[in-house]
Amino acid sequence: MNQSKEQRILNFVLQNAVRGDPCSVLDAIDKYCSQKEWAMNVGSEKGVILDKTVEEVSPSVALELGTYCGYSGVRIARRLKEGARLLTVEFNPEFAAIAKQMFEFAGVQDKVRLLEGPSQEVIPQLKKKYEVDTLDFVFLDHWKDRYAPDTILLQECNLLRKGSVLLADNVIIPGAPEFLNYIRNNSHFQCTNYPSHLEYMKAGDAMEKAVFLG
Ligand SMILES: C[C@H](C[C@H]1O[C@@H](n2cnc3c(N)ncnc32)[C@H](O)[C@@H]1O)NC(=O)c1cc(-c2ccc(F)cc2)cc(O)c1O
Ligand SMILES: [Mg+2]
Repeated sequence: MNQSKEQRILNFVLQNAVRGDPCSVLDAIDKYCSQKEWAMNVGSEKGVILDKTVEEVSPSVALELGTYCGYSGVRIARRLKEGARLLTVEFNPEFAAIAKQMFEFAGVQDKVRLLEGPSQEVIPQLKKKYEVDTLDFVFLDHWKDRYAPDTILLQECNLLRKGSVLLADNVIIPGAPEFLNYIRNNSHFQCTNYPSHLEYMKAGDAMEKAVFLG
């Protein structure tokens, strides 16, 4: 059976990056996906916006929705302070298996916990099953029409506290109009838009930051 694109990305990392060096893993993925096969990693340009937001928030508990191959999970984990942790949710078992190997190779597996399943089922389990009190940072990068319902679900599950920061990828391409409409017209959130470009392409994209005001 011929390999998947995601398996080819992982193989390129295993052969070209340095075990235990997260930056070399990110560089290898960006090199492969810009030169060989496009893939839906957040990429290096939007990745800098992600880095800056993680550094600004300095989260103790971070959640990522939509792990894919683990690129943004490695990107976030490499910036986490001692003792901080990232919970990342992926419902495609094949992608989850790739991401798990990516985290191990990058050496961030002790900071990252990959939860396999759909976000709408995992989010209600975070408090009891995964011992989460509240989330300091949430990166939304899963199905774009899940951004709004899952933001509502996070609130219903009391997982946000005053100052919790949401950062959403792809609010232009593929776009998340329902989410933007919801979050920008909600007085409980302070929003900021960060124009950028679609990963590995010239087309315009943007990220949206939303701070929960309690
Ligand atoms: C949705 C994907 C990312 C991953 O999310 C997992 N997922 C989904 N729904 C759930 C859930 N409910 N719970 C848990 N995991 C979940 C999935 O299996 C993928 O691995 N991301 C995208 O589709 C995506 C697409 C593009 C893109 C842009 C231009 C084009 F011409 C074509 C595609 C760019 C991006 O930057 C993306 O991020
Ligand atoms: Mg994305």
